[in-house]
Amino acid sequence: MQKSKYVFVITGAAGSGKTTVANYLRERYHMHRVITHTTRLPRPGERDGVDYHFETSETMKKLHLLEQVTYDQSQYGSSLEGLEEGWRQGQNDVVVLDTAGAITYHQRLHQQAVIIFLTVTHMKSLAKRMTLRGDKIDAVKSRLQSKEYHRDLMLPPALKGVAHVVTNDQWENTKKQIDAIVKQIITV
Ligand SMILES: Nc1nc2c(ncn2[C@@H]2O[C@H](COP(=O)(O)OP(=O)(O)O)[C@@H](O)[C@H]2O)c(=O)[nH]1
Ligand SMILES: Nc1ncnc2c1ncn2[C@@H]1O[C@H](COP(=O)(O)OP(=O)(O)O)[C@@H](O)[C@H]1O
Repeated sequence: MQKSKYVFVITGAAGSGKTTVANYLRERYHMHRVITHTTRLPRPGERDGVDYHFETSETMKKLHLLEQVTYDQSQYGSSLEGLEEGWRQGQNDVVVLDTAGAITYHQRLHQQAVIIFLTVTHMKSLAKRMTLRGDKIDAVKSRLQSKEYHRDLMLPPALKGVAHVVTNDQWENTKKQIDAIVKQIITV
């Protein structure tokens, strides 16, 4: 029986498939999805408490966060309470973070944080996927112009040899790569 629980950290550029992989881990492996906090406005179809806890700059300041970042002019942060909620229920957690957050999780939680860095072969497909997802044109433009988007296209040096790198071109193939990582970590 597996004793300690893990947090699977899904990171990578906007549109690389982080949310898709997190939802797969939740559904296929019954992982607990950690809902993080943000000051950005909800996208069409996003729901408070499901996709994010949507905050104002004022409410964001009152939270006790494990880590916090600025990404494309909005604040994002995750709490230890969010992680413990899953672990208390005996579940492994899954959380979607930018690469700065993934580095912090690695530094603070060591092997307990399983980092998966997503990439695609053709970077142009990222903007296409964001548009197909229904993001407004201005939102896509803002993402593409942000320094964080460009930073997260590449695996950061601090995660070299640490993160599992998965190329998310073909979803069926991605699932196989994710299954192999989970199998390697989790012994039932
Ligand atoms: N460090 C950190 N990053 C987060 C957190 N929540 C979300 N993110 C990241 O913030 C970035 C922007 O997220 P989002 O606005 O949903 O845009 P998307 O990447 O286009 O889906 C993504 O890289 C997310 O993984 C958090 O609590 N901490
Ligand atoms: N392998 C794939 N091939 C084609 N589209 C994909 C693939 N993986 C994810 N998508 C789609 O791309 C869009 C962006 O994925 P998403 O998971 O929201 O990315 P992120 O959370 O990294 O911004 C979504 O519409 C999703 O359904």
